[in-house]
Amino acid sequence: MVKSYKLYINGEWIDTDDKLEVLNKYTQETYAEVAKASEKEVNQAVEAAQKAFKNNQMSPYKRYEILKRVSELLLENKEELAQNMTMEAGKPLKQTRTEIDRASQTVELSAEEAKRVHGEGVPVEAAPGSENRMAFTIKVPVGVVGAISPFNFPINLVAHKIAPAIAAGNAVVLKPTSKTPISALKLAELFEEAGLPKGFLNVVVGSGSTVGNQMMEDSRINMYTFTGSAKVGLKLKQNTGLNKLILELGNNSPVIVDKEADVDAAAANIAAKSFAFAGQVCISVQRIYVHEEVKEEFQNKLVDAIKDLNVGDPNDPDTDVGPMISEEEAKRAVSWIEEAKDAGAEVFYGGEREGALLKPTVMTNVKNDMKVVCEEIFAPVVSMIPFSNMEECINEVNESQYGLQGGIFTQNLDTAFYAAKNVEVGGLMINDSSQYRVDLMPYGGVKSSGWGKEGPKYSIDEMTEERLVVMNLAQK
Ligand SMILES: NC(=O)c1ccc[n+]([C@@H]2O[C@H](COP(=O)([O-])OP(=O)(O)OC[C@H]3O[C@@H](n4cnc5c(N)ncnc54)[C@H](O)[C@@H]3O)[C@@H](O)[C@H]2O)c1
Ligand SMILES: O=C[C@H](O)CS(=O)(=O)O
Repeated sequence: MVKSYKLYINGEWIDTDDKLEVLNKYTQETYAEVAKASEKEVNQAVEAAQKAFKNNQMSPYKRYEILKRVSELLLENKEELAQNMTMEAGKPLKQTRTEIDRASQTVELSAEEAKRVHGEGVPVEAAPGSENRMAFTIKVPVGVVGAISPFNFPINLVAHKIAPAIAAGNAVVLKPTSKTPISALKLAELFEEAGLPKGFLNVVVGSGSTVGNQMMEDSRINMYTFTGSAKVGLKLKQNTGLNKLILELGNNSPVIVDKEADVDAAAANIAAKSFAFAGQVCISVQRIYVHEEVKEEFQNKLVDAIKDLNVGDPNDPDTDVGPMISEEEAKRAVSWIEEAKDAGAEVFYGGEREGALLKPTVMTNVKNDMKVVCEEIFAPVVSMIPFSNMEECINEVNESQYGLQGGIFTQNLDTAFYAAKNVEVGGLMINDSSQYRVDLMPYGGVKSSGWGKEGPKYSIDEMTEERLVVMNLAQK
């Protein structure tokens, strides 16, 4: 039976005539429909957020209590939420269960941080002529936060926007992606159940070109937080004027396997971290730089490890690699592979596609200007690039327009530190691949991977303004 979902505006569930069909990404059958927001509903959502923020400021402890309860509710509803996400995203059940655990952590961390939003003392009295003054800063919420989220982590990346915004005292208008909107609506249900006052969270579903554009143009939104592709991120940057903006964008993550690496560990790790959710993770390994001296050993061990991955039905709890978000996207990835092959690259392993399911694929003989290397493939495809000199290798790594996270496998401390200083990324993992994230850490990229950090503590910094208070005291 096709389930129906409504928009969440000002604490009410709102239906509209226009519906969005949500497909089960594995069977390609419609399994749900969602009310689509028109200009009217987006307007109501922003108005509700603005009113909630102005008229009903919640104490930090109240925010803590609500968020703590949401983190518990996520775990209480884990199985249902995970199964829904597996249907709407095609993400393997093993990974959607983990995502719910992580979302619960994200919200719990935000709850804790709600009690620690504070400024600092500023020693203005140390300036000549200011001896009679004292100063400190306070952190004030920005107001209305406009949040726009992608398809690949339908709950946790939404939690990374809503929970810190609420923790900081803001109100939110969220536009989840049309590909996976139900997880976001289910999360809104949990906020309602936990007692969030009306208007503090509003969820409007619709396309980027309608709802997204309208949000970008609404001057009542004080700050935007966007996660998605660099292409759309750039649009936001160009259209949101002088408003605050956090951009969490794409990557073509590099991992270096040095001649002094533990090759077994590197191969096992990289096999696991390149193909999770069919490579549709913004920090999935895409470019593997392997030292010539260990290249053959690594390549063979990598392929052995890939053969152990279970590919297929995402509902099977043993599946590691399921379908991509759509057949169209899988075809697009294959066209990039074919284009690289035409220019001399080889498929060392994989390459076969069946519908939206693309087998884990390893490319060799690639060149830096091939799309499989220089653009974000966002598919279960990695490219192997040999090197013999670490400095040259890192220069090549840095040729990328992106810089979210990277990794290096080496037992040599000097090499590890050299990489830490020189690889142009927001986060470098040593003896791990690029795909490492726990939700408390600062997370965000450089270059075309965006700006601003997520992770509750860091998002709260971004979602508050620092206000200076100076007291002019009587001379004694
Ligand atoms: N850095 C990170 O933290 C991070 C995390 C997850 C995903 N990503 C990136 O996201 C991308 C994949 O996700 P996607 O395909 O959902 O991204 P996308 O950019 O296509 O869509 C993201 C969101 O933007 C909306 N949107 C589209 N056009 C818009 C417009 N004109 N105005 C306003 N909003 C608009 C979409 O509806 C969706 O909600 C990849 O590039 C991936 O690397 C980055
Ligand atoms: O897709 C990018 C996400 O940020 C992945 S994760 O949250 O880092 O696992």
